[in-house]
Amino acid sequence: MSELLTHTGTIAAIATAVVPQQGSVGIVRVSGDQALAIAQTLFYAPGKQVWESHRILYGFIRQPQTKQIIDEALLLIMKAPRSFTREDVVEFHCHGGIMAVQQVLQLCLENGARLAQPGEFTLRAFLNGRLDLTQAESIADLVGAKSPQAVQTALAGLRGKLAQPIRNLRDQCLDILAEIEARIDFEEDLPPLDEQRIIHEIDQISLAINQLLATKDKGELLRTGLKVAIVGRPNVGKSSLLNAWSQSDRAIVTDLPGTTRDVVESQLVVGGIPVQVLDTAGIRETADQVEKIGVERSRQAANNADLVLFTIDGSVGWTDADQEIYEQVKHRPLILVINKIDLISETEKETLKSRIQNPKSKIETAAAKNQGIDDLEAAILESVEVGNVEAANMDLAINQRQAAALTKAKIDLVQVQETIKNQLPLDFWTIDLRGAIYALGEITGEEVTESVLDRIFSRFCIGK
Ligand SMILES: Nc1nc2c(c(=O)[nH]1)N(C=O)[C@@H](CNc1ccc(C(=O)N[C@@H](CCC(=O)O)C(=O)O)cc1)CN2
Ligand SMILES: Nc1nc2c(ncn2[C@@H]2O[C@H](COP(=O)(O)OP(=O)(O)OP(=O)(O)O)[C@@H](O)[C@H]2O)c(=O)[nH]1
Ligand SMILES: [Mg+2]
Repeated sequence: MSELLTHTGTIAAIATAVVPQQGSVGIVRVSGDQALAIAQTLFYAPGKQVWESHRILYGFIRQPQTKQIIDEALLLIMKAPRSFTREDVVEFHCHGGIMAVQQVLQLCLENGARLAQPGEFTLRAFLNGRLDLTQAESIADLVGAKSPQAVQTALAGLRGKLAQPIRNLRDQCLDILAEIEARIDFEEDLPPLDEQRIIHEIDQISLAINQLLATKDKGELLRTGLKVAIVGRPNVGKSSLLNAWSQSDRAIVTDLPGTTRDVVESQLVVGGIPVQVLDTAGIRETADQVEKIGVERSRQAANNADLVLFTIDGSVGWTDADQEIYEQVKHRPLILVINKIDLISETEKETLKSRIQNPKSKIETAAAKNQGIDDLEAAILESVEVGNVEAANMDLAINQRQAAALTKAKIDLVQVQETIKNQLPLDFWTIDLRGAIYALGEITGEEVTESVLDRIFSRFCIGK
């Protein structure tokens, strides 16, 4: 059995972010049959407040032996099954910062709860039938979403937009299986199977599977986003480009070559896609120890990025140093950014552009004047070949785990059709059909193994 599955009892965790910045409110969440008892031990609600489900009580959290007040707080009670986990849940809504929530969590742990593992609240919601696996995965996507479109897709998943079609496909397979099994059990009493119809029905199911599979690339892009590295010689305007693009003063800009020493990151959204932009140190031979390390990091950034913005200074032209850097990055997906075009003529631009073959992967900017950013974003969307996800209907987007299971189901279904066409005995038809049914059931969690659960829920943060 899985570590997670063997664990029972009442769990507690800080449900809000625990970061150096202070939130104004911090929540400690407790779930399990001891939740109400723990609340009664720790929470003092003055006056005539009623301890009922779906009410908020006002009061004080106290150390139960000394009665020392730990925080002034609100207590939310949600009795089973009307809670996120379908168990008894209580939430202490404390003052923000880390001290109050940490002390309150500690008191919960001393009075009957144990610390929840990552994803354990959501795991319980799944085990108690409140969510299926695609919905649980959508919760993780929702929490990690880095663009409004990613949020919309995750919310659609949370509302069952993915679970529904998968369940339907599985049901259709189960119907076919029932038909076949009836023939195996009561062969004499039933008319023979219409093989052509079954082959056709399986075709339809495979078609639907293909449509779902086609949403994977966009889904992955929405979830993980793009990593884009701005790379080039010193002083070409890389940091200026980051600043113009992010409409900030994120990176230091000076007219001195070698200004940027470390990788500077900024998180943006381009056409609905989360984009992490990395401004890097200008690449050159240098004796400076610090700059040397920075240059090495630039090379790493270029190699790890999904897309390289190879930036040159249009007013200087294509130098030997540019050529040298180009040789290092040209095997990567790349856009040539000709910067400082405010300083050069049209003919000079054309000469520079002729250095790169693909017409879609070169753009002109004047970063210091905030010019060319729209073209840059259009070129990026073009390069990822999905276009604008803002405009597309992103309700449905499967992830890698779901894609793997769908692919398995598809292969099994092709095999069923082969078996039918080859006139093999009915028993053989059911073998691969059951395989497809199992694979589809794995997506929603109707069929579930400990390793799948571990993989899904261990990715959550503690408290979720
Ligand atoms: N304070 C707080 N805010 C939160 C959560 C939480 O747990 N606590 N959530 C946690 O992720 C999210 C809200 N999601 C929730 C989903 C279902 C239920 C719930 O109690 N569901 C019951 C039905 C409730 C009823 O009928 O009144 C159920 O479906 O059985 C609660 C929160 C976001 N905000
Ligand atoms: N005229 C003009 N000047 C620019 C443009 N972009 C940047 N500059 C100037 O070029 C100089 C260098 O800009 P940076 O953005 O610091 O260049 P960098 O590529 O980050 O340089 P390093 O960090 O040293 O690698 C600054 O003086 C900028 O103001 C532009 O589009 N037009
Ligand atoms: Mg710089």
